[in-house]
Amino acid sequence: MDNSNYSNETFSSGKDNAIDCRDVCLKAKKKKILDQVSFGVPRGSITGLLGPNGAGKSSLLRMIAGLSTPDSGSIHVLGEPAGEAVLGKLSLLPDRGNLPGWLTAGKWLSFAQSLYPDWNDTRAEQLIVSLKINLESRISVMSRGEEARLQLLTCLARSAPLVILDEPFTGVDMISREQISSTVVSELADGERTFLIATHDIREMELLFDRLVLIKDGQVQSVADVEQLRRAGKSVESHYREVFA
Ligand SMILES: Nc1ncnc2c1ncn2[C@@H]1O[C@H](COP(=O)(O)OP(=O)(O)OP(=O)(O)O)[C@@H](O)[C@H]1O
Repeated sequence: MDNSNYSNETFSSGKDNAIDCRDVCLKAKKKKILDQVSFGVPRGSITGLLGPNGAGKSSLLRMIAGLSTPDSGSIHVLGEPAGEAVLGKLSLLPDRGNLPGWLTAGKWLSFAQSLYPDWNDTRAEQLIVSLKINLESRISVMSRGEEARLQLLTCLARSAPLVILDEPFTGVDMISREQISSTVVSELADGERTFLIATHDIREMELLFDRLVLIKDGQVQSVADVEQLRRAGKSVESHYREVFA
């Protein structure tokens, strides 16, 4: 297990971090969901939040996005405490989102455009093509993968400096996943925006991540720099297996 970055980087460079979690604890029904979770996500990075089912990834992302609060510990997002003040600066793809089923994709996107001040029309047009969105389709009759692509578009068409994606590939077929990961996300990763992505699709994201946070049973198991892993002859997948096998 490579914890070499954990003790130093994660705690010392707060102002360079888009996200700072310190000693975050969360319980639900007396069960510990997150236990003393501390890590930093450097600005401009594409950080993967990886771990087995039930590790606590979605619970953590919801708190970073300000949708729930920790029982103890602190979370800072872009220099401010997580919560209302930073809602407009982050774009979240939730693990279980509900889009209004009675709308067509086109009507939904018009609504989203009016909802989000940072909506980028040009990028939305490009994403409609690359994600193959049928604007005439009613959301209620979309397949899981079609709805997932529309949700992803809604998230990526915004210019928010922090993008949080919780399982962006759920229900998305293999070719679409590869397209999404290799073109869309890498296009947007201009070094200015920060991505935090929870996913089980490690192979598709292998080349995109520059940082990893590995979590299991509510505890951080490893924080690693992908370049350092590669220099040590490891891949994201091999590191994951090493930590969790
Ligand atoms: N409101 C809640 N009440 C009780 N238990 C909860 C609640 N929310 C989450 N949990 C539990 O907390 C644990 C972590 O859940 P979470 O959804 O954060 O994990 P995850 O890493 O995102 O999992 P997956 O990869 O399967 O999506 C799970 O055991 C889940 O059952």
